[in-house]
Amino acid sequence: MEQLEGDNTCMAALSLEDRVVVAQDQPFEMDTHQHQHQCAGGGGADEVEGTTTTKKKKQKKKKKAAATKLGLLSDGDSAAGVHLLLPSQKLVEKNFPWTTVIRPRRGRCAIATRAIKAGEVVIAEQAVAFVPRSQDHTAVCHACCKDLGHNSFSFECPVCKHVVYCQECQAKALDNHSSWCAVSQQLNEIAKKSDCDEDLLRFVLALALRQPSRSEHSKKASEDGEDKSIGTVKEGVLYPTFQDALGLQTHQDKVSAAWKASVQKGCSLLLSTYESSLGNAGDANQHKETSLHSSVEELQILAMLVNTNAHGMGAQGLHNTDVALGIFPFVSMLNHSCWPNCCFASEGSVMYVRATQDIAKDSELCVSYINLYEPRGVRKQNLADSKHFDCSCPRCSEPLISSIDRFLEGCLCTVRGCSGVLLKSSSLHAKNVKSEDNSLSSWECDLCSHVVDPHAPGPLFPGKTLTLDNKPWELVPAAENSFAAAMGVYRERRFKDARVLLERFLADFSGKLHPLHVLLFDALTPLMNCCRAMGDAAEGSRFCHIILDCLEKVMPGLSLELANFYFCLGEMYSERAEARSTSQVLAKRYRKQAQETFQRVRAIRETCLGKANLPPY
Ligand SMILES: C[S@@+](CC[C@H](N)C(=O)[O-])C[C@H]1O[C@@H](n2cnc3c(N)ncnc32)[C@H](O)[C@@H]1O
Repeated sequence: MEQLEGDNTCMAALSLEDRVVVAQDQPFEMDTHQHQHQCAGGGGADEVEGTTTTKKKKQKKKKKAAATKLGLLSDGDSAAGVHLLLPSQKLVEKNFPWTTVIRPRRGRCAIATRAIKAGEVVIAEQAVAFVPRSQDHTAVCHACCKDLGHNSFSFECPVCKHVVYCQECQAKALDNHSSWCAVSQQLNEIAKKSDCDEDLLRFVLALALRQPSRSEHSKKASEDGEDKSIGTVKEGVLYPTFQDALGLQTHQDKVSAAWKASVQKGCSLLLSTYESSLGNAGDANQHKETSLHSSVEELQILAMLVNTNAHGMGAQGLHNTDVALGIFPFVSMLNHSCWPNCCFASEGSVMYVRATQDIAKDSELCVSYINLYEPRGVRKQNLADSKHFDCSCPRCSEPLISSIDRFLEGCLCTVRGCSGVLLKSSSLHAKNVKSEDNSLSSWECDLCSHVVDPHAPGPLFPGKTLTLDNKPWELVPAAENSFAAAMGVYRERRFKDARVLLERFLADFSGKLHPLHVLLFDALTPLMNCCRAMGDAAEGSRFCHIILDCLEKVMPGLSLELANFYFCLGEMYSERAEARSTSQVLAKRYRKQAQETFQRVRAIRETCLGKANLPPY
């Protein structure tokens, strides 16, 4: 596999203006290296371009050929230089155990520079900017993102009635807020007029306010010789810069024209409202200090950057609540894998990424962007729709016929003595699995290769009467309908009735779908919850064991989801120990099992969240 490893050039001084010009003028054919800048201490872009010799040209040509080979120039993003390293890259390498290399199809990848132990922090990064989601705008402080629990003090701006601050942040934050309070009041209206997401516009404003002024930007080094585009590390946390954020992918060639048009209108209204609110303030000096320093096009770039890279934030207890969205340039260097080896956990406005398993030197660090207990086609579709890429992780790259993924969508083969699974031939042989294939495709067994073709003349299974069992194209929709009906009742919180329907669903389809099939798996959690609601901890723990078994087979590795199911199991062992009908001997056994299970929960949470963040038990 070809790599551009160890390329230590970085995008030290790429400005938002640069990105707009580059993206508009030469969207696909530009040499990515034309916009490479040297790291701190090296020359700037002018120096590199101005002294180009034949040798340099040759080198450039070679690099371009390599980049083309890697597929980098086919993406409009690469034209804006985003396949290069971010300004604070060297700082990250100094303080965290990974570096960035470029790999085919996946762009920049985070690669371990030494062996990493499970539970180690691989990056702790302060958000360049974040916004609480509108529907949860009172949940966290808008300045530090700390949880505003029921009992803690919170101050809501009486004018815009949107921003809320904690006691510590209130004074300083309100001072800054005064420059954009007027526009904050009108954001909802702007969003409606432009048919644009209000939170996206709020985020664009928050990011634009972080942009250094043009004069600050052109002043590459401060008086003491420090490069302002490079961040800092304090107490183990990286504070990245606005320029770091500018190096993120935008996928601007992949978003729809309609989305672009509404974002353009939204950004244009945002800018004019902001500028006129400053004008109304009537203070020229204030205007100078608080101007957005951005054109509509530049704001659009920020919107695309947010759209591709914003991370959910906000943790209450042990749950990632996603009450806010943040931009973390170096966390964003970690690619997605359907078998991740790292996980996120935010604390206030800092995002921590920890290794969930021991990681060998030179391995890629990956996180998951989506729900992983889904068939391959669904996962790929989710990533294509929400993140605009075709997943090339090891789990998605393994041929379906030998992958555990086949069980998540497979029906049991009905040929006598065969223990294989029937899969749509289109999925089994397709290079690129699509989640929606409504055509009446034939189905094929992974073991005995028996083909069941709905269009074939004659009996499908010679000597057998046709039932749902041997007509998988009818079996799966029947299972989906039955599951949906049960879930309708469950959502009404009619747990007794829902339990009957869910148990019937399992009885009807367990022997027909593979035990790891996603429909069967999806029925188990509501069924466990019904049992618990009815005080039946024995059956509840039976279903919980099956859930844990499925999770551990399909997604080896630790996760908070796994810990949460172990926690439910521990609770159910405790409930059984305390039940009046339980004998002394059994109670003792259940107590021991509960203790062991909670120890397991603690170990997983310690790995994913860090020792300091464990809840009291
Ligand atoms: C948050 S960025 C990760 C860093 C990115 N590779 C870069 O060069 O900026 C997410 C983007 O990385 C690429 N990517 C991440 N995971 C991938 C995967 N499993 N397969 C293919 N591309 C992936 C996609 O282009 C995606 O939009």
